[in-house]
Amino acid sequence: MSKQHFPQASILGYPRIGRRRELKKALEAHWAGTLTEQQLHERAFAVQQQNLERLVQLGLDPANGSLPGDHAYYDQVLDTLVALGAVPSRFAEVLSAPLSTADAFTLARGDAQRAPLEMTKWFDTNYHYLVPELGERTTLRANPAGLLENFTAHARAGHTIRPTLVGPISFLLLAKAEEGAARSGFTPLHRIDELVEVYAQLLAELAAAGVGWVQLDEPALVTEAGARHAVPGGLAERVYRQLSSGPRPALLVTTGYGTAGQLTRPGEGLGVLARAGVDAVQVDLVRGVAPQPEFLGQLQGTTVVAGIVDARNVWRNHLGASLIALRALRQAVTAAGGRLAVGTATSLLHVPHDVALEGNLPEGLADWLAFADQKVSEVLTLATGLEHGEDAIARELVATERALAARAAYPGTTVPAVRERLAGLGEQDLQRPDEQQRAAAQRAGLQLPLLPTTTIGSFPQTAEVRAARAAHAAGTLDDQGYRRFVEQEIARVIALQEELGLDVLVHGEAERNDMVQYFAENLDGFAVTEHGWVQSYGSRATRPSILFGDVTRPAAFTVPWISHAASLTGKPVKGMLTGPVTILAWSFVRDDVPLQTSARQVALALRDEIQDLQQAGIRIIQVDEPALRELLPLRAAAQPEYLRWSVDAFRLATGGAAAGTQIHTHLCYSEFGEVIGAIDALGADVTSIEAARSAMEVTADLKSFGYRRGIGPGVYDIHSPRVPSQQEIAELIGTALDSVDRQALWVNPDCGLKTRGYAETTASLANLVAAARQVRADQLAAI
Ligand SMILES: Nc1nc2c(c(=O)[nH]1)N[C@@H](CNc1ccc(C(=O)N[C@@H](CCC(=O)N[C@@H](CCC(=O)N[C@@H](CCC(=O)O)C(=O)O)C(=O)O)C(=O)O)cc1)CN2
Ligand code: MET
Ligand SMILES: [Zn+2]
Repeated sequence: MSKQHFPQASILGYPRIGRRRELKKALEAHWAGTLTEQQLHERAFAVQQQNLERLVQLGLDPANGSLPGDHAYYDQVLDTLVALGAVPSRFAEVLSAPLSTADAFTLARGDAQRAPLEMTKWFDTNYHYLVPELGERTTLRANPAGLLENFTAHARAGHTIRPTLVGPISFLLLAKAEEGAARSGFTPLHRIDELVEVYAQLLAELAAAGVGWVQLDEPALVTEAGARHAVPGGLAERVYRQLSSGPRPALLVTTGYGTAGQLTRPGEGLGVLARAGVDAVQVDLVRGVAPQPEFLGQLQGTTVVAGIVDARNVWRNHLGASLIALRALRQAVTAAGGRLAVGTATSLLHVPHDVALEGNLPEGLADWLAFADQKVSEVLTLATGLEHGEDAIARELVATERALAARAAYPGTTVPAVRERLAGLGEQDLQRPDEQQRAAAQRAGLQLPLLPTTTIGSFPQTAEVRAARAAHAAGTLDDQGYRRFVEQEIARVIALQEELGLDVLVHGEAERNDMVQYFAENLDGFAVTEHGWVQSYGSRATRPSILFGDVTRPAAFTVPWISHAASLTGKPVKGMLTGPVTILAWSFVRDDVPLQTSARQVALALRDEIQDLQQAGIRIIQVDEPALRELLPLRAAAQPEYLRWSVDAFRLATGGAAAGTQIHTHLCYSEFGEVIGAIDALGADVTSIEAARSAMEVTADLKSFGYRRGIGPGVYDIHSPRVPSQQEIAELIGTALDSVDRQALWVNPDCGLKTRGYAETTASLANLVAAARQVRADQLAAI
């Protein structure tokens, strides 16, 4: 069959949340019971339609499959699970295929008896997907209804979308074996043949309904042989040969998030997918490299979509350089018998909608930036330039050069004093007093009981807290009024913790909109946005800050709040900082200096804040690094270098702390087994770590590593409103004690409580304290 021509310009996906977070608001209203399912569908459709209209207005072709069709309400992996009817066994009692919208929300959010599907990072991004669970007998049944309805409804409105699914190989590699199944040697990939049949059936039904193009995302094809998500050799060709052979729409297979390792072997190359019959293959030229001619193989009429516009960062594309790269690639692709088209490196899901919505960016900055809408224009401009030559885009080329020159010349870009301070640093700045001295000083100074209880930092961010901050931002609540409000909130949280009987208290973080944005607002070199929301998971989003210059700290900023909290209690209150790696991981970072340079600059600002906290009498300081694992490069060869500088940044931030100051850190949202060496190297006196959902597996890993310092494996999952019983928590503490010395064990939840309500928070913490006391008494009796 002769191959379909993919459009000259397209994007792989577009933000789903809406320019004003309309989808978030609709989802949360629906879950709260104030919006019916029908109303939710109407609002979601309106958001999609607004987005599609915008894309057409920007210049994308409304026909021919150039409009993206990733319309997930919650998560695209969840939507793929629904289309495949892959109902996890532990939900089979209450749910069966075909899964409805309500069923999908049950999987995403859990119910009274069942924890939700696990949530984990999507490659090396701050987006979280829901992890499918498969066993030998998990049902697999094609359920094209949702895809078809959505396609037809948009077609009626004049938009031919390209329905999008996670591809079969990535789906299985991102899934996990259901409980018990892994022990018998089962891995999800065992189900590949059955799964491909289900995809084939989905494709046949979509083709029958008139769908012209389908996009299958296969980011797992970027992983190298031997990596955790490695693709067995030959699999891609076998799977795609089978999918191409039946009745089907034209197929676009995408491979964003790295270099398509499987596809760049000599003799195989992109030719593997071309040979299999796929019509278009997208490659990521931002994280990956352009395939060399000898790796292309025989393209046999396949379109190669060059993912040249970065969809993970917000800097304006260097159009001139891109055009040169595209021309070279076109030559190679044409020589190999293919065609070249222009696209984004990944979905634009990872960037905000539109720079034009921002009114308060620092002078000049807007001109250096490109959010989703600007990136769509860049793709179109490059496609025009490629087809009609430089003259056709002369104006855009000049404007780009001018913006880049202005950025380089901007005074905040390079601050000499910062560069000098960095140059003067040595190994001694990373070194804390020896561990025995620290332990002795802290034991004497803090007087903590066995199995000390604490929380991770944030308490529920109630509607009142957010409304007060919104009023402050709008100018209807003045500085003093806002400060008084936050101080009252802190007083309430301190009183609550005293009442609950926690041992180490927190101030609750009421003054923080977000644990990264708040730091960016208080440090020079970062800009923050008003509307730059990016989906993180489900209905939750963040406004990643934009690091554009060298980092300095104009003044101490956490000290007044922590001091206020400390003044209200005799118990220790933790100072609470976000670590350098996490601040960078959850921001858009510079592309003009190495990340590790920025990390050291942020570390120095935090180091100064730690000095000021100590001076104010704070004895415990927590430096959160939940994103430490997230930035770990996908490529194994690049990992040691990353771990070295990220650990050093933490040590630089904390290296000035006195022996008697107890440094805590907190890690979550990832499996940490593979980076325990790095966690140890951070040298924190106490580490709290997410563990409840994985049944304390991490404590066994820590034991085999020989980890000795303080450790607080989370004893309950804060992502669901479920209240854990005292019994259940006591058992988890018992499990932890099998691997951890009782002198080293802390008792705390998995993560901060900001997304929870007060009712379940209070009940859960009461059980946590009671469980810790119960086990503490047993342990003391046994001595
Ligand atoms: N940056 C970052 N990344 C992270 C995490 C994190 O905490 N921060 N945690 C992990 C999981 N990801 C998460 C991401 C977001 C949220 C979250 O709760 N986000 C909130 C927004 C938090 C925020 O920025 N709040 C602002 C703005 C609040 C707001 O919506 N205001 C209203 C008006 C206020 C009102 O009257 O309600 C508006 O602007 O429309 C504030 O409190 O000031 C949400 O989506 O709802 C939680 C976890 C991993 N990555
Ligand atoms: C995502 S890690 C969160 C840590 C932060 N201190 C909090 O409690 O919210
Ligand atoms: Zn956390």
